[in-house]
Amino acid sequence: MTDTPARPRRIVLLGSTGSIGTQAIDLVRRNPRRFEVVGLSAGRNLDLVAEQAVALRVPVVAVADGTPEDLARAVARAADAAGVTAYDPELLVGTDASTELAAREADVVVNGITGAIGLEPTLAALRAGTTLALANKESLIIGGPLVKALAAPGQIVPVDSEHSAIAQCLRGGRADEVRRLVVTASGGPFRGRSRAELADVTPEQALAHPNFAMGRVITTNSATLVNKGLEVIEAHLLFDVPFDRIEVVVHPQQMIHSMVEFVDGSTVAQAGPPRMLVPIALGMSWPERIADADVPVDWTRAQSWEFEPLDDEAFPAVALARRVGEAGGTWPAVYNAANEVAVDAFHEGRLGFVGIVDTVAQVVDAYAGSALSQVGDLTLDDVLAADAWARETAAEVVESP
Ligand SMILES: NC(=O)C1=CN([C@@H]2O[C@H](COP(=O)(O)OP(=O)(O)OC[C@H]3O[C@@H](n4cnc5c(N)ncnc54)[C@H](OP(=O)(O)O)[C@@H]3O)[C@@H](O)[C@H]2O)C=CC1
Ligand SMILES: CC(=O)[C@@H](O)[C@H](O)COP(=O)(O)O
Ligand SMILES: [Mn+2]
Repeated sequence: MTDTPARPRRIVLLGSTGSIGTQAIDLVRRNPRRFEVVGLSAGRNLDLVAEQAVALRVPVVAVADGTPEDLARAVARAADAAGVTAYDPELLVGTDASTELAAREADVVVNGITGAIGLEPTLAALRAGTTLALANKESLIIGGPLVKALAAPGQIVPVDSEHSAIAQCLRGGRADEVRRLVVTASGGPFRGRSRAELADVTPEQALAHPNFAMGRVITTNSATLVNKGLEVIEAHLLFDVPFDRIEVVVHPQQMIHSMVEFVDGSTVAQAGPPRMLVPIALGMSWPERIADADVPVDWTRAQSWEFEPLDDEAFPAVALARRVGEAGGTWPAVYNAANEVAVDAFHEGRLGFVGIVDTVAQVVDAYAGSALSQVGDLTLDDVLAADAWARETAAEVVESP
């Protein structure tokens, strides 16, 4: 940790009303001399974003849904409730509002939006030369080389817990000393079940993550292991390690957030309770650590940490992700978009649990026959076209008897 800096870092927080966003706000409130929020964005939760904006006197507030009048009324109500006068922020409304905000002057953009819609804000932040604290893994995964080409060395700081752990393990080391990355996985709420035993699981059961309180999509992805598939691709892109040197190990307690094995046989692991405060704090303050961002492991308490191999038969999502990751180009965008459609269908009762990854696999298989699958240098239009194709195809697969 270093001394408090001369001026707080100016933070733009995208997705401020979600699990990542609200924890980032908590860290900002606890560290007012380190962080100043200069922009907030949300999807449709106007009341919460307005309350956050009033509390922190944020100068720019953006939402994707609603009208400018709706947002202005929400801000006025929140200011009234807090007894705040003379607060008149700039309001941005519409599907491009987060992208516009991400391009504004700031020190760090935290991207805590869920899903492929996070791609354009990620690109905007990188183009603006702002440090990107990246929770929205989807944007890196689907944008792949496009995102990497825009990012200066060190401009992307991973917030995803496993990748934050790996970045911490790698700090100060040499790339040629790394033998393998070992990404830990909780195994989700259905760890230990066979494929047959997954047939009738409900959305409510799928949302009961053993350790983390997260948004609906990532929690479902943890249950199917799609999250781990996405994270293997994310690790490959962030750390330039080939897929055959990225392992997944199931570690139900999630006290070890990931590890790096070095050429001499030494393994460095990063440990902490299964919470996101440290990765989010590091995302906003990298390379500095924030004192007391979270509590450490309690070594006075007897505890057991288990590790077991991944069951690829019951949970084929990771192997499928490796396939699309190796193929590169627009293939990861297809995997992600098909999954987003299938997750919605599962929660709407139109698809069974194993149908989620089965749908993704069918869409990926069908993509080989699409002209879109062959691209040269990846462009944003390529990614958007592949994403749209996969959504349409996944919807057809879900509706087919
Ligand atoms: N939660 C966690 O612990 C972890 C999350 N991540 C990643 O972080 C990202 C966020 O996850 P999480 O916080 O759990 O998700 P949530 O569902 O809790 O939050 C998503 C946020 O995105 C906002 N949002 C939705 N649509 C838009 C839009 N069009 N423009 C701007 N904002 C929008 C939502 O706003 P609103 O609610 O107002 O609609 C909400 O603030 C995901 O990519 C996830 O994979 C990674 C590791 C851990
Ligand atoms: C906290 C975090 O980073 C999530 O991505 C979490 O790791 C989910 O865990 P599993 O996907 O391993 O269940
Ligand atoms: Mn993770």
